[in-house]
Amino acid sequence: MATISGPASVALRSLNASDTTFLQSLPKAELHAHLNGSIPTRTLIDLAKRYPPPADLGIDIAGHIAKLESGVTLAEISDFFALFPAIYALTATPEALAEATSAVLDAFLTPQPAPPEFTYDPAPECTYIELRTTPRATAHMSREQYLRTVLSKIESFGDRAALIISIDRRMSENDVKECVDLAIKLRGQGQPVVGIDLCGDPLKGDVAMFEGHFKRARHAGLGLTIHIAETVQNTEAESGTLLSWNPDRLGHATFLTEDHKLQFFADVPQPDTEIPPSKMLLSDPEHPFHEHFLASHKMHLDRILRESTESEEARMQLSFHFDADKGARRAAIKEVESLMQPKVAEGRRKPCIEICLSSNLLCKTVPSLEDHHIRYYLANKHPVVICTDDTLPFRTTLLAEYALLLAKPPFGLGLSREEVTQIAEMGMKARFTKPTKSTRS
Ligand SMILES: CNc1ncnc2c1ncn2[C@@H]1O[C@H](COP(=O)(O)O)[C@@H](O)[C@H]1O
Repeated sequence: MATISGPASVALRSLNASDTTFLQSLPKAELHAHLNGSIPTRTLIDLAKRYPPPADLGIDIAGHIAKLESGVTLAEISDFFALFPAIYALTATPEALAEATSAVLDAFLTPQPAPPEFTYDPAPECTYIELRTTPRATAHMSREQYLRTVLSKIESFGDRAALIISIDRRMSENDVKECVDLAIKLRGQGQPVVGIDLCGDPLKGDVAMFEGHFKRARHAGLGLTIHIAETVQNTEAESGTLLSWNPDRLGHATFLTEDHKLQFFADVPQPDTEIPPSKMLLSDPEHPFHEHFLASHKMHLDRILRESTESEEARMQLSFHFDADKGARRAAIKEVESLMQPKVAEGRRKPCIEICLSSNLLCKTVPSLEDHHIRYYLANKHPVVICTDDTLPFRTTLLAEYALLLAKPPFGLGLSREEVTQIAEMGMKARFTKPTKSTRS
C-alpha cells in the first residue's frame, strides 16, 4: 500500500468514486519512472533490514529512510539528488536489486490496495511501463549484471514492461560508451531494451560529449528520450544541441524557449504519422500538410489568374481554368514538398513530452499547476504523456497524477473525461518498440 501526499493526493481526494473508477479504467502507459526513485518505502525498509550496507559507508541510512517515510521537503531540485546515495547503498547487490525491481514493477502493474484514507478498489496503476535505470557497477556486480538482473524481472511481465537504459550526465565518456554498447548488445539478443535516456543532475556535465553515443544508439533502433530544460539554468545552447539529436521523447522540457519550440516543433508531423506521398495532398484532408497545400494552391491560382495575358475570350474557356488549376497545384505541391522534405527526410516528428506534474511542483521548478507547461503543449496539440518520475520521494502514484488532470481547479487542471482519455491514448502511442525477431542475433 503506497502512502501518498502532496498536490496529487489532494486532487485524487477531490474526485468522486465514479471519476476515480473512470481514471482506473483508462489504458495508461508509464513512460518516465526511475527505478531507484520508485521503490516502495516498505521495500526499502525491508532491504535495509535484510541486506544492511557496511557500517563504514558513512551514510546515515536509517535517517534517510525516516526522511523518505515522513515525506521530504525540497528547497530546490539539487536537494533531490542528495537522496540517492542512501537508496543506492540498499540496491548494491544483485539480490537486493532484483527485489527492488520486482517491487517497483508490482506497484505499477499489479492491483495494489488503495493508500490509507482512500477507499477505491485495487487496480493496476498502468497497462504498460517503460522502467528506466542507470546501470551501476558496484562491489557486487558489473554494469552488465546490473542490467541482466533488472531485465530478468522485466521479462517476467511479457509485453507489459520494457527497459530504458539511463545515462547519467555525470558519467565519463568511457562509462557512456559502455552503457550504450550494453544497450545495443542486449537489444540485439532480443532483450526488452527499448530506449536510452539522458538524466541526472541537470546542472552537471557537458552534453556535447554524449552526441556520438546517442546517435549510435538511435541507429541500432533504440528510442531516445532526453531530460531537457529541466531548470531555468539549463541554457538555450544546451537545449539546441539536445534537440538536434532528434529525440523521440523529452523529459520535462519545462524551460524550452519559444524560438526552440517554433524551430523544432512547428510543421513537424505528429510522432505516429506515416507521411503520405505528396500526390495525396489535395485528396486527403488528413494529410499533415493538407492545410498548407490548400493555402498555397489558392495563392498560386490567384497569381496565375491575375498575371495571365490571355485574351478575354480564352479566359472564358473551361480549359483555361483547368490549366490554371493544374499549374497552381504543381506550384503548391513543389512548395509544400520543399517545406516538408527536410524534416521528413530527417525523420523528424514532434517529440512526446513526458510530463511529471508532482515532480515539477515539489522540486519547485514550476510554481503552480496554473503555470505548468503542460498547458502550452496541450493548447498546441503537442503529444504528451503523464508520468510519475520518482514515486518514492514525491509520494505519488500514476492514478494520482491523472487525478491532477481531471480534478476541478484549484485541485487540478479541470480537463474533461474526453480530454483525459485523449492524453492517455497519446501516452500509449508514444511507447518505444521492442526488438523484433529480425533484429535478434
Ligand atoms: C527530478 N527529476 C529527475 N531529473 C533528472 N534525473 C533524475 C530525476 N529523477 C531521477 N533521476 C535520475 O535517476 C536516478 C535514480 O534512478 P536509477 O538509479 O537510474 O534507477 C537518479 O540518481 C537520477 O540520476
